[in-house]
Amino acid sequence: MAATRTLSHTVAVIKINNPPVNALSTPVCQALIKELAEVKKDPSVEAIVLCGANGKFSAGADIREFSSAARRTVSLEDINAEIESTTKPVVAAIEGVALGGGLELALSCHYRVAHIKTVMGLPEVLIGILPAAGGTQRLPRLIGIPAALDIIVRGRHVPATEAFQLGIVDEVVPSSAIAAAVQMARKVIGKPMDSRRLSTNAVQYNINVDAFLDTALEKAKRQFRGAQAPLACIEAVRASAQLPYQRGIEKERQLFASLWATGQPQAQQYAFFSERNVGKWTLPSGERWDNVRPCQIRTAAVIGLGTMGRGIVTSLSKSNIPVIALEQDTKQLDSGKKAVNSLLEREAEKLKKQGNSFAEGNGLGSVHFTLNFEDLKNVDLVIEAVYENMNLKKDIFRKLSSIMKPDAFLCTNTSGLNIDEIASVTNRPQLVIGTHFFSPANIMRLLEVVRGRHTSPTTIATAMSLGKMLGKVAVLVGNCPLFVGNRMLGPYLEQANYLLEEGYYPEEVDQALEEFGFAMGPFRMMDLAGLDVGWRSRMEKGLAGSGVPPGTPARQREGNRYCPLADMLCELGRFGQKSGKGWYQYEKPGGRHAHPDPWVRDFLAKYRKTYNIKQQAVHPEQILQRCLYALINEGFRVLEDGIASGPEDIDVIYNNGYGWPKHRGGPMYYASAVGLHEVLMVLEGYHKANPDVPSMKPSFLLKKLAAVGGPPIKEWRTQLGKLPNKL
Ligand SMILES: CC/C=C\C/C=C/C(=O)SCCNC(=O)CCNC(=O)[C@H](O)C(C)(C)COP(=O)(O)OP(=O)(O)OC[C@H]1O[C@@H](n2cnc3c(N)ncnc32)[C@H](O)[C@@H]1OP(=O)(O)O
Repeated sequence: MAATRTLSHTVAVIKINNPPVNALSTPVCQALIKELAEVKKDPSVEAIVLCGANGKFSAGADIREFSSAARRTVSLEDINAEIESTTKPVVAAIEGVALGGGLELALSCHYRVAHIKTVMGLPEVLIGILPAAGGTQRLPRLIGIPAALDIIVRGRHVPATEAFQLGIVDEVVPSSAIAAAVQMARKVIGKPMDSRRLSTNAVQYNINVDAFLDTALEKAKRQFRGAQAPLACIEAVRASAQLPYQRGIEKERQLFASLWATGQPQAQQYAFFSERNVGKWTLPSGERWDNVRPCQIRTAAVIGLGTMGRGIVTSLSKSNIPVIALEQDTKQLDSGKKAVNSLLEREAEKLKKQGNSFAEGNGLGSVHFTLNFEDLKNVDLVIEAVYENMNLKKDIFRKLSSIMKPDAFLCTNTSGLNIDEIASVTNRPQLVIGTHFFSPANIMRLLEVVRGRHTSPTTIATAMSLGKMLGKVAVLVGNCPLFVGNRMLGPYLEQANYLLEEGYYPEEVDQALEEFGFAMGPFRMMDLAGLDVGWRSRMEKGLAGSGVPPGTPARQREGNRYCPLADMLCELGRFGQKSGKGWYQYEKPGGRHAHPDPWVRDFLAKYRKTYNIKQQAVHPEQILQRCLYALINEGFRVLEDGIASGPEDIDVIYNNGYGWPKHRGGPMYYASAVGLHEVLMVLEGYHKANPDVPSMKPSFLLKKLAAVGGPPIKEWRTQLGKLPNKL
């Protein structure tokens, strides 16, 4: 039953029942219409309570229905209008979540009671649409333009206590919201209801609405880089102030239709479901997310309190897991401790704002700082986060292996070293796994979970479940140099460097990719990460520095094209932000504002002259094609090698760890949207002209899929048949 009805005295309780999140699917909407019609005419009913089964009000419209062939026959706003115009008072009893259409439904009720642990919001913008069931018109009428705009444009979850302060709900209760709503319903029977019908109220404001919204629009254009939904949300809110309610609703519908035509909602909804699907990992042996139990992690330890370690400690503590943080000397321990404490203070502030009380067990896990490995012996799981050096990591894992209790999990935060080699020095390779966090680790959502050859299914289940506990999107990948994300970054950065050789400047390449929607272009990103990191690794591989065989041409390695520009900057001490100079110049070492550097222009001009490189006229479109198709081609190779279990996994990694614009779905989705044939043609053309750039040689899988007409991404798995699987 999509909705059920019971009677409490003269109050009818209508309960939405559509597990797991009570999405407002077509059958639910039909059931609601039927129940409403019946209670309206039932003389024994004086008031109505609307609630959701299993402690959840509703997570909104059924997102799957947006792109399904079966078109919706029932409009959510029509149901809302029906509820609002009812002469019997309707009280929403909000528990768990009231999101999107769920909150819009509640806003059409005359009163709202929420359980204290509820979160509510209008997150439609995050899936590329706008709250088009009256949300953009009712919420500003209830709480004013600035507060409504903030909630609608950011799509943020509003905790019940804040919702009460804002006036979204009338009462917050610590026990059953349904019981409290029934009580409230009985109290309001017979009271005047006009002012409770939000659509009949005018939006109240004492600001210059147009100027306020124009500023918001300009800010959103900069902040959301090409995403259309936030802009549509602002225009819909503008309509709430300028137009009568019904015309506002028409505007909402028009904006929804134009957004749909951009293709962005489809990309963002693909990203939404992909994020959920990556949690459903499967191993070739048949073990899966739903048949292997994770072990409970009650305590954890982190080794190394550099940038990554600090973020990981904070992330664990934020999830209420007690942590032991270890450093090698007092100086590093003290500076790590200071940094962690300041991050934790900020987290505690945030928790306080959300109204979470520490006494209720919602606080931060304790952090104990130590120099002594012995202190780690009883923890359930340790994450090593020292710098990228195989010998150092092996020393640590040897030590851990001898000290820690036999069933403790040993995780490494390496960003690309061989998990098997690290595991080989331990007495428990089955409990060793890669947990690759992204910086800043307390904020970035991605966690690459890297399976080694001997890693057991229980270890995988535990690392994946830890990711979820930390509020991250954990993606299981196979063990290969650099894993998935960083491996794909290689050819992308290589092309960015070649573009500089050929005539572009760092700021031009960055601008093209930032306008595409990336949070940061490749050169700003390299400056932020530190150019010395890659330089050290290239020196270790004999590609830079004294290890390069004598007589090797400067722009060639092992017979292939090589760009030495980044090495040359490092030789001059230009390491990026940390040294105040890199591809850009900064206000001071550690400064954050990148300014184009005339020195770099001069340096590039001399370099091109030295190597007699003719400056080519390249268009921004070509910057995109060269960098993005290189990245995508490597993505296909990752699939070919069985390092990721599907294109969705790659897209989730890029959306959540590398600043890929979600409104473009992810690199593999983008390839399928552009057309695989088009990607293939560009790669083939480039590779023919540049056979010394092997990364641009079209991958076998790309060719195979293009040959069958470039099917939509959801059909790739079937088309590709059985691929190797290194998970
Ligand atoms: C024409 C009218 C136009 C506009 C009006 C209204 C529009 C909308 O309402 S759009 C939907 C707005 N709502 C959301 O965006 C909420 C999306 N959901 C979530 O944020 C989360 O799922 C949650 C906070 C509600 C729960 O989180 P969690 O407990 O972590 O569970 P999961 O995310 O794993 O979700 C469980 C399960 O439910 C599926 N699901 C969640 N929300 C929806 C939904 N709105 N429609 C359809 N399905 C939904 C999710 O995919 C998971 O499914 P599987 O277990 O099969 O993977």
